[in-house]
Amino acid sequence: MSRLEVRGLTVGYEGGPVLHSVDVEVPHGELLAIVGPSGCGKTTLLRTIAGLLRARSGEIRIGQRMVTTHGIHLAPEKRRIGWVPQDAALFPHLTVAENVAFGMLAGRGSSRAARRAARSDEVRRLLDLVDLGQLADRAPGQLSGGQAQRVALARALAAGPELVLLDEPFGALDPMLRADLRASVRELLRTEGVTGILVTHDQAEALSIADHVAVLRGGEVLQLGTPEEVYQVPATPWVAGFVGDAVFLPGVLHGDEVATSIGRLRAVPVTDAAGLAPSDGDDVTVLIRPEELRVTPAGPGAPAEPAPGGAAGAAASAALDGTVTDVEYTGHDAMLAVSLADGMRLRARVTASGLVPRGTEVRLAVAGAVLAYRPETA
Ligand SMILES: Nc1ncnc2c1ncn2[C@@H]1O[C@H](COP(=O)(O)OP(=O)(O)OP(=O)(O)O)[C@@H](O)[C@H]1O
Repeated sequence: MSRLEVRGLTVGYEGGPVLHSVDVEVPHGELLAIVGPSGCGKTTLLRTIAGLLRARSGEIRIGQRMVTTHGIHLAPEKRRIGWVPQDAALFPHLTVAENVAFGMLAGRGSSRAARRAARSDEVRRLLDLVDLGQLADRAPGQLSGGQAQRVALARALAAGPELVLLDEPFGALDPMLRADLRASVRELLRTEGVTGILVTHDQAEALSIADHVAVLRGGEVLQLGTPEEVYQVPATPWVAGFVGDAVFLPGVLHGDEVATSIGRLRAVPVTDAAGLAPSDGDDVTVLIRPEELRVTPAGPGAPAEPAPGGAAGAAASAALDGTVTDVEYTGHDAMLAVSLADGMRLRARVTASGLVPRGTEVRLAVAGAVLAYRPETA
């Protein structure tokens, strides 16, 4: 079983630590996506797990083997890790099959050994797995970007790794190819029973293919959870805004409601990393996802009461009357910018059937409970 466990990992370059006591776990056969702003330490974490960088402190365990701990630093080639870089990085003088065979030799081979191994059943099996059986004898220069990435994946799997690290492997591909390849990567890792870590700049990609998502900022893990947990109950307002569109409002908590400028909303207080939750009478930051704002045309036909569980009372409804000032249409849905009477602008997501033109008078309602954070929770 190749579960990955990273405990208290601190890593730095000459300028000081870049990762601060990072804890990460990936159960056997699962895929963890790591997201975070540029420079937060995603690649540093991958490189340290791969053994390319030495940790200042902390532990890394892959399956039963401790590969990094105080006084122990297992060499990269002994870690049984496959690496898929952003640019495939295939050997140009070897064919597709020979590149995969080179991976099978786990860094111990020569070009000649790779040429021999290229005819093996295992190389054929791997190429069929990535749908490239027909291109075994092609040179890397004759492949598309997506095909080259598939070869890189087959090469990474060829050595029978316990763990595959994917560093922005779809970054250079167009959106169609990207969606296609990420689905096959997910399926392949599952078929082969390999544990994986994917670094991506695409939050939607992370949420859609990973079993768990780790959100990194400034070298610290702010949240590690399932995609649903990270999106629906973000650990902090910053995480909420990083993984998706978010509307934030100031408010004051009163029992299970929060008083805001758009009325009283049903609220769930969020406990922060220090174990502190807002309590009665506290100022809070309220999070509403744009799809939780229901939009109906205003006027005589408009519903008198907002959606069940949302803003309560007629005063609240009036406060949620506004005008659509902008429409971002994306095909399957659209984001409406709605300016309220008090000048506040809220963003509401509607399905294509709920699309209204700019200038429409609308009434908003909040569906369900909102999350309430202590304002200090960044
Ligand atoms: N070889 C190095 N020497 C010194 N500092 C480095 C080195 N490599 C990276 N850094 C610094 O460490 C920090 C983390 O870099 P890292 O590449 O891990 O971030 P990242 O999250 O992968 O960024 P990106 O999303 O832009 O690829 C950055 O501040 C970077 O400048």
